[in-house]
Amino acid sequence: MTALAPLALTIGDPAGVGPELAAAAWALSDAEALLPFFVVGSARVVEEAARRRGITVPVCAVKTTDEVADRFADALPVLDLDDLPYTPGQPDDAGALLALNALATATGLVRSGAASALVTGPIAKSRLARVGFDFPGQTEFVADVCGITPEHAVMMLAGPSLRVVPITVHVSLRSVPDLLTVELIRSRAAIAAAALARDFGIAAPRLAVAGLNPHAGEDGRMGTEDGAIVAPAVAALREAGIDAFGPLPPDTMFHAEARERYDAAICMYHDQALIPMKALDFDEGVNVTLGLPIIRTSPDHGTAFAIAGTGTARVGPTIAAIRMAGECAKRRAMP
Ligand SMILES: NC(=O)C1=CN([C@@H]2O[C@H](COP(=O)(O)OP(=O)(O)OC[C@H]3O[C@@H](n4cnc5c(N)ncnc54)[C@H](O)[C@@H]3O)[C@@H](O)[C@H]2O)C=CC1
Ligand SMILES: NCC(=O)COP(=O)(O)O
Repeated sequence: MTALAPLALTIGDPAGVGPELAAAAWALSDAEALLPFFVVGSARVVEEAARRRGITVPVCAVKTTDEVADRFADALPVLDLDDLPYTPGQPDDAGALLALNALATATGLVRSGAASALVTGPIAKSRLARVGFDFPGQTEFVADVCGITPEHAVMMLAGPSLRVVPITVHVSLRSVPDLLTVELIRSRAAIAAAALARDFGIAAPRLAVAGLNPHAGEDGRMGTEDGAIVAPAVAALREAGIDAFGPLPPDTMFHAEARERYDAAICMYHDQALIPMKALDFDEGVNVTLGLPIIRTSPDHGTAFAIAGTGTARVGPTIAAIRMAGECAKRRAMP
């Protein structure tokens, strides 16, 4: 197998925890056996963030990704897009523009093959919106750049204990029942099944499909969506040869014994999926976008502005996101 191109890690919002966690991940890259990666963002911000965190991380500016493999052992390579000052916890428009530029640049590098996978640092959606970002999140932005419709870019949160796929994502809870359709559930679950096989090596993934309502509707007494929408979607998945089952009562499908029975839980809305996952695996959780021509992962947490620059942000999710991106890239590179 030829050597993989390095992984591209975006800085995220430079006032958040992204820069220090990129530096901390590099400091642990030997111990964690991470594939070589480079940061897309600002060398000055990463350098100052490392210093503030109290870790020794030499930073080297690179112009092309060809330089990364040779430099990575001795320094953290950074594709330097802007020379901003480091202002942890104080986001501003210049930082949001850098986050956006880094995301666009890194996505382009992965699409061109100059990097083998995209690992995005955390951004604040509201801050990016102020500088013209017109997407619900990074998921939809990357999908758009790749020419994939938002319906076909599927969010999965994955940790050591649980994988979850929210069918509806960054929408109001009030709008969820109206957005759920048999086709949306079927197609997103089918994309998840295909990606679990292709990128995660699970040949016949088992999908546990959550109901929307308490007790999965209790035969229509607590809502009709489970019988009218979720059950037919599960039937359609089974007809297509996918090992899906449900709708399951959501409150009893996440305990330890229940989790043994499936490889991913298909959930009807954001918090039904992300609350159990973050309760179990917050410190190792990865957000991965399924259904894209490229690999994209991210730590499961946000910008955490309140703790940026304090040295208390835990690096586990960033390491897990880099590791997962590398493993998926290796799997895709296999003949
Ligand atoms: N992947 C991404 O880009 C994501 C971005 N966000 C964005 O982040 C911003 C803040 O969102 P919040 O809901 O406050 O979520 P958050 O994840 O930034 O913070 C939630 C809580 O977890 C703590 N925390 C987060 N990461 C941590 C770490 N590595 N180590 C230790 N503690 C950590 C924070 O201090 C806070 O108490 C929002 O603007 C949101 O849009 C949120 C989730 C994912
Ligand atoms: N709650 C997950 C999240 O906010 C991540 O969104 P994205 O920026 O990865 O689309």
